[in-house]
Amino acid sequence: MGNDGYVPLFETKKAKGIALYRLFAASVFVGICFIWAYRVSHIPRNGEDGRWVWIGLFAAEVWFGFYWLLTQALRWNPIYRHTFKDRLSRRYENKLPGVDIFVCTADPLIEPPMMVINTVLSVMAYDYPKEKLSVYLSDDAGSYLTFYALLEASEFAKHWIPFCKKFNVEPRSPAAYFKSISDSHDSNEPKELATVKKLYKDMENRIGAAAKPGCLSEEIRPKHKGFSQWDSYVSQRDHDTMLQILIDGKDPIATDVEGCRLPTVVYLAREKRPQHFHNFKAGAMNALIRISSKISNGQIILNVDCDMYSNNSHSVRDALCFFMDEKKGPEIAYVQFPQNFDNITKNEVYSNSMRVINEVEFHGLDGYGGPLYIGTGCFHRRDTLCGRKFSQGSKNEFKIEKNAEREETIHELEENSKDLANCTYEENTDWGKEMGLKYGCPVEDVITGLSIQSRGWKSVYYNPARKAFLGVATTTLGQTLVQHKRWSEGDFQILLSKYSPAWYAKGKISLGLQLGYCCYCFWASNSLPVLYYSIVPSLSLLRGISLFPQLSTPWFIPFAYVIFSTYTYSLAEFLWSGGTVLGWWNDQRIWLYKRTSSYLFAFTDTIANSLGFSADSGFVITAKVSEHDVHNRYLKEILEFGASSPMFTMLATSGLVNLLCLAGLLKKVFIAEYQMMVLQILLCSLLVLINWPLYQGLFLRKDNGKMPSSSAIKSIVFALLVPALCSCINFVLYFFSDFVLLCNLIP
Ligand SMILES: O=c1ccn([C@@H]2O[C@H](COP(=O)(O)OP(=O)(O)O[C@H]3O[C@H](CO)[C@@H](O)[C@H](O)[C@H]3O)[C@@H](O)[C@H]2O)c(=O)[nH]1
Ligand SMILES: [Mn+2]
Repeated sequence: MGNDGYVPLFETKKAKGIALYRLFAASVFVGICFIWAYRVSHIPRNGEDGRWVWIGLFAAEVWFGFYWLLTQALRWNPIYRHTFKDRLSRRYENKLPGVDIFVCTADPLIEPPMMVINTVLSVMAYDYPKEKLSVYLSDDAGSYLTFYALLEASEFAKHWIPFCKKFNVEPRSPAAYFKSISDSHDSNEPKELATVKKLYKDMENRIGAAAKPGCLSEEIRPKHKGFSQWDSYVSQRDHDTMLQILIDGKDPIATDVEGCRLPTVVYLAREKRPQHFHNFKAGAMNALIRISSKISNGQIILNVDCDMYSNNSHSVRDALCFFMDEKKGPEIAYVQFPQNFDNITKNEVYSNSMRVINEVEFHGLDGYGGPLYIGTGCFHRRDTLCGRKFSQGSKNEFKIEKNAEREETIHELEENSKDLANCTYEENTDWGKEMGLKYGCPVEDVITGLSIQSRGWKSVYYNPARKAFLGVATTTLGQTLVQHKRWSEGDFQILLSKYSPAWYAKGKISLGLQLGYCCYCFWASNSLPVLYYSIVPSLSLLRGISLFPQLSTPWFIPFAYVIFSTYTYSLAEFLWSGGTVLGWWNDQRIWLYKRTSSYLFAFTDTIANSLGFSADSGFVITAKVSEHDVHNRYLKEILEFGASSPMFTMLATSGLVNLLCLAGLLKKVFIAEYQMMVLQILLCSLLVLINWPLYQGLFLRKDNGKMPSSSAIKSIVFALLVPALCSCINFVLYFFSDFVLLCNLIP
């Protein structure tokens, strides 16, 4: 307690051992400088073998050094948070603010309604006064099936919520909970559990049956008047606004089976017309912000993706500990929880757990003013999301929601609110620009968060031991690469946009945070140097051009030190974040693959776009379910190639080039000069080693997940062409430098 009697609702701790880390980082930097010095002082002279290759390598190394420096911002000053929920209860239990929860879904085939309602049920069952909780489901597909599932869920909730309360259930997604207890065969299973399980099963069967074609008209239509809204429905892309309040939390007779109040539940499918662009998730979120302001107007907004169920029933209270803290609360705009997943395999073959980002990097960002907004698992103040600027000295004003009677009937309220979700509503307004989520960027969340922070607000990263949200991670290589293409492209666009963290944010957020943002915004630009580094030294090896210092010279030391120390550190960091050694090795592979395909395509597309060659990539929704055999291979951690893709061709070509180079080298290895090129041989061998599963996919596997033959053939042809092409380029360069030489000789 401070002198003024202030007892905080949360505390912030600095990481231990940070001085040691900084010392280590400084030593690595010295090593990097020596590498640069070596490159500059040893450039082959004009006309000498490998001059251009050398200069290219130097450029790549300058980039790596620069990027490494950037990533130090994420590690320099990490902090950790802890909340005091008991204090919150004691002080504010009767004054807690209204919380509106937004769940977004976009396609009933990719995002099955059962999964969506499990997420909805998990957030309906939060340990929070139900009359202050409202859950909104935005359905961008406008699917009657999703609506029907939500209708069923709001009935099932009447049993599920009291059950959760009585038995302190965790997690509160029914599917996840039943799965978690299915392993423990408890003979004294309470009879309530059996009942609620049966209710769930029955509901699942009914929803399954409703998916059959023609069902809307006959069987389920009479169940709710809301289905009449589908009479004018044309397609996913062409329909009226459909809005239905399924449970009105203000209605005193809307209670569960124990007679306790229920949270408000609302279904929304905003209007869609082919001639109006719908702005993907950002458009959905903005419609939700407006609709909810009419219905419940909670001061805090939580948004989750439809696959991100709540895994911790106390998260709302955790978030409020930050917002409601008397001293530091007023400057906090949003509280971001990490994005965790419940389908990660032991050695995460697609490196899809985002381990290091969650456990290391975001804590680092938090130390400099707060994490990025990553689009899910994030609590916002409603007014900052709507564009309010931060003003020094403002106090927390959480209105206590009075249970005022509504003047309109529910039906009137629905009809009067629908306009807010129409296509034309935003015309000539600030929505999508200064209000709500920003439009026009594949990672609308990151750019929105950045602009909030640039208006003076702080954000908080909270990573409790019991994970707050669990979602579905990608389960094939293709999905992973496509998702990362969207992310890296979006982040790169932000870098080049008006809101660039490099200039727009200057002076508005701390330098550390600016650099932190840049780490992600520069993802895409890593592609060229990595591609260069993963091909050119191997090709040069084949031609006998030495590019690294020999073992016997002192210049070898900085190379060895930087390589050894950074990789050891990265392994340690990965293990410390809870990963396995094999997981780290897989992470290195995906690191390489993302850079030489996703990031490369994101980079070229963004550049093409900004030059006016439109290559609009849209939003490819990430799959949340997979076929049986694909899923089995995922569980066995076998790389899934499947459908052909230019990204695979790219990866296979680069993998094959290395294989060819290594094979070519083996023939010559007894020649003494090659034995000097230790580092180059090491690089090439490591590349071949890490590509092993790719070669298997190309040549050895027979299952459906192997490399598709079209990608395989293309990559083999390209791989054979690359060395030939290089010889041509080399010839031209020789010719060019001889020509320059000649010109210099002529007086
Ligand atoms: O037109 C659209 C497209 C998507 N979504 C929803 O947006 C969410 C995220 O889409 P998903 O396909 O799961 O993408 P991910 O790559 O998993 O999403 C990550 O990256 C996105 C930005 O690219 C963020 O918005 C997400 O919160 C973040 O989880 C899902 O709930 C979708 O239903 C919509 O509501 N409307
Ligand atoms: Mn997702």
